[in-house]
This record gives sequence, structure tokens and C-alpha cells, in this order.
Amino acid sequence: MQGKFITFEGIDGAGKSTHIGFVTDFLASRGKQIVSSREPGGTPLGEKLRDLLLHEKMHLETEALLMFASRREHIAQVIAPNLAAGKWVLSDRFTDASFAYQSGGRGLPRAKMEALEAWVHPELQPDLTLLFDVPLEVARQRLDATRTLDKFEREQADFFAKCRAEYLRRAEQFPERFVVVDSTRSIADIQASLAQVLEKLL
Ligand SMILES: Nc1ncnc2c1ncn2[C@@H]1O[C@H](COP(=O)(O)OP(=O)(O)OP(=O)(O)O)[C@@H](O)[C@H]1O
Ligand SMILES: Cc1cn([C@H]2C[C@H](O)[C@@H](COP(=O)(O)O)O2)c(=O)[nH]c1=O
Repeated sequence: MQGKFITFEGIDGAGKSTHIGFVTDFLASRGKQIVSSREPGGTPLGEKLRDLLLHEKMHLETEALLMFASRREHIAQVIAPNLAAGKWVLSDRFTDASFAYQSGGRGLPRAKMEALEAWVHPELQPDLTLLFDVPLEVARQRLDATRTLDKFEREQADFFAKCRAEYLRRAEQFPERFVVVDSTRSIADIQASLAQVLEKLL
């Protein structure tokens, strides 16, 4: 028995973390066992890498490699064993974020991300990727209202415009697993749409 793998994506402040709890409760109410995790992070080593990634300045290739190092550990320790045990794994970000941020935002060639993806997870892809999409100004307002900003969140509008464009390009490239969620709507409206999407996956 194999579980399902759902990833949550979007530029910082788009609202993805807000909906992970709802998706967890919805699936649990349908009898699914849920493991909720995040990237970078999700394992003890991955969380140490996350701290470096979110707070230290580093070469853009170092950043990409550490994202995939965290991912390798996450797959080995959390994603693969839980899917194999029939559990549903929810991850707050996965490889689409590396395409969006390291390739789209920072400008690393897409081919480098493809090579890392082919090395780290040649077979594994999400069953469903929920892309929470909002204009940059909305995301920025939501972030400013809530927290002390990390290294990525302090980037300029142009960086997030490129991240968002790459996310949307990936959604067009992989329509079989992406659902683009208009995250400017109310939380209640979004959750009603999510329930419809999830019903189809059950
Ligand atoms: N649809 C919405 N309408 C109004 N406010 C929202 C909506 N979705 C999220 N928010 C608010 O926006 C803020 C950012 O949301 P959230 O933390 O879920 O974003 P995120 O995409 O996970 O950001 P990050 O990637 O930086 O963690 C929170 O204060 C949240 O309550
Ligand atoms: C997986 C992954 C993440 N990032 C960036 C995107 C965010 O700014 C942070 C993670 O913070 P979050 O608020 O918990 O989403 O890391 C990245 O640049 N590349 C990646 O592969």
C-alpha cells in the first residue's frame, strides 16, 4: 500500500502554511494517516540546514546544493518510509521551490535544478501540488503584518516576481499534478475549493 504525497507551494506570504492544518484535518476525517513536514527541514539535520539557509549569506550554488541536501535527508527519513507505510505526506514546499527560488529568483540555470532533481529523486513526484498564487503586493502585506523577515523574505519585489513566474510556468508544464489556488480569496472560500480538489484524490 502506498500513501499520497501532497506539496504546498507559493511565494512567501501567499498563505500556504495557513491551509496545511485544514488539509490535515480534512484528510484525517476521511480516515487517512497524515505526516506533515516542511522544506528546507523536516529532519533534525534538515532543520540545522534550514537555519543556515534562512539566515546565512552564501553562494547561490551552495544554497541550491544545501536545499537538495536537506531534501535528500527528508526523502530518506520521512517521505519515502511514510509513503511506503501507506501514510499521506504533506510537505510545506518541495523541489518546485528550488526551481522557483534558486532558478527563477536567483537565476541558476534550470538545467542545474533538473540535474539535482534527477540525482536526488529520479522517481518521486508529488501526487498533488497546491500552488497558492497571489500578487506580490498582497504577499508582502501579509508578511509585513506577521513576522521578522528571514533572508528570503527580505528580497525585493523583482525577486518574487521571478519566483512567481517560474511557479506558474511549472504549473503549466505539469498540469497533471498542479492545482493553482487563487489565494487572494477568503480563507473560507479557499478551503471550500481545497475540499473539492482533495475529494478527487481520495
Ligand atoms: N486568504 C487569506 N486571506 C487573508 N489573510 C491570509 C490568507 N491566507 C493567509 N493569510 C494570512 O497571511 C499571513 C501569511 O500566511 P502564511 O504564513 O500561511 O503564508 P506562507 O505562504 O506560508 O508564507 P511563508 O512561506 O513565508 O511561510 C498570515 O498572517 C495568514 O493568516
Ligand atoms: C524548499 C525551498 C525553500 N526555499 C525558500 C523559500 C522560503 O523563502 C524559505 C522557506 O521558508 P517557508 O516560509 O517555511 O516557506 O526557503 C528555497 O529557496 N528553495 C527551496 O528549495
